[in-house]
Amino acid sequence: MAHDQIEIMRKQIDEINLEILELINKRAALVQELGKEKEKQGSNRFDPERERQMLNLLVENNKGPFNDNAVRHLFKQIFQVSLELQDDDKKKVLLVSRKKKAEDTVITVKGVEFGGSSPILIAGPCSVESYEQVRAVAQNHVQRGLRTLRGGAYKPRTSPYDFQGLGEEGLQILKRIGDEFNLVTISEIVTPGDLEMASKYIDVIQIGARNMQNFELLKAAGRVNKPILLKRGLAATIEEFIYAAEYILSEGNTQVMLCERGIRTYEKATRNTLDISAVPLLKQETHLPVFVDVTHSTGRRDLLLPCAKAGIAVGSDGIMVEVHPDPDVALSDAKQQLNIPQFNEFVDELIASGLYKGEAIVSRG
Ligand SMILES: O=C(O)C(=O)C[C@]1(C(=O)O)C=C[C@@H](O)C=C1
Repeated sequence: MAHDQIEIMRKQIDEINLEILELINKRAALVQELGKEKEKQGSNRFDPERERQMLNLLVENNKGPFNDNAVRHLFKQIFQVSLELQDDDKKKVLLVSRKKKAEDTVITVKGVEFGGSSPILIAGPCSVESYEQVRAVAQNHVQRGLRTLRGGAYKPRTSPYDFQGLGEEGLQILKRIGDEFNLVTISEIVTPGDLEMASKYIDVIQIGARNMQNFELLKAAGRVNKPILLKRGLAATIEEFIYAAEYILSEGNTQVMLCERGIRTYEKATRNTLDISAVPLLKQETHLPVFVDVTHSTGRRDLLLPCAKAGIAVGSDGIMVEVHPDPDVALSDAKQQLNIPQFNEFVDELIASGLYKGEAIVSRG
């Protein structure tokens, strides 16, 4: 008997739910219309005064059993979702989003495909120190069939007394070597005013972790005709990382690739914590190529290979790793760069794992 009673009341509740649903959708349709009118008139979507009036009227007429606070809370929720309804689609679907573009973005530079069918290695010294130093790495690249050379010319260092990079001279060295060996060159730029100058020398501009939310730099990078490799900030959430990339695309530059480089956590065993889940997440959420920097995330030579394998296994488009002809005397990151024989072993092991196929077959453009 009691059970029947519950069933009867539940039926009534179902009916009331449907009535409420119809009513809130009727309200939502009206709010949408009102939103369009407001847009025409250029007035603000959010109107706290109007919301206050509505809440007052509701509370004045509240006969319970809901108390006034519950009524305020419920209706504030309705106002909130109504506001979201008034947001235009442009704001909801980002340009970087897979919802906007389902197919992968592939960036081709000098015949190298970033985000193409097979993962690639982006390797080179932490800092450009001399022509001879970069040349030694480049020569090895060519012997190993590698096509992409990184090297820092502007070094945002923790201490102002540490080596700050060779600046434009470093970019000139990269240009000379890139031309000599037909390599794609990548280097970090830290100042909006240097972007045009740098575009004359290098093939891909990197925006480093410390500048991931330097919005003026991001906007300026969105106006240059060069691919951009954007690194995740030291303590940036995935959402912040995605919005940083959106800044670049929103200014017109669609050639953007992302790089997970480890984030700050309480863990001290590694330099940063490689957020491996960021890779499949970014691949799902965005259509951009995604790389993993194993050097800066781990800060440990013994972890480079397993983390590179993991990065590729979870779907990254390639690995960034540092290699120096003589790391012991390097002007930056001496502890974590590989020397050339170690680097070759790293490449061999990666190939042996079957995860990385090498790049010798990539066409030269
Ligand atoms: O009355 C308005 O101006 C509306 O946009 C509608 C509405 C609402 O949901 O009732 C939506 C958002 C505003 O903050 C206030 C009220």
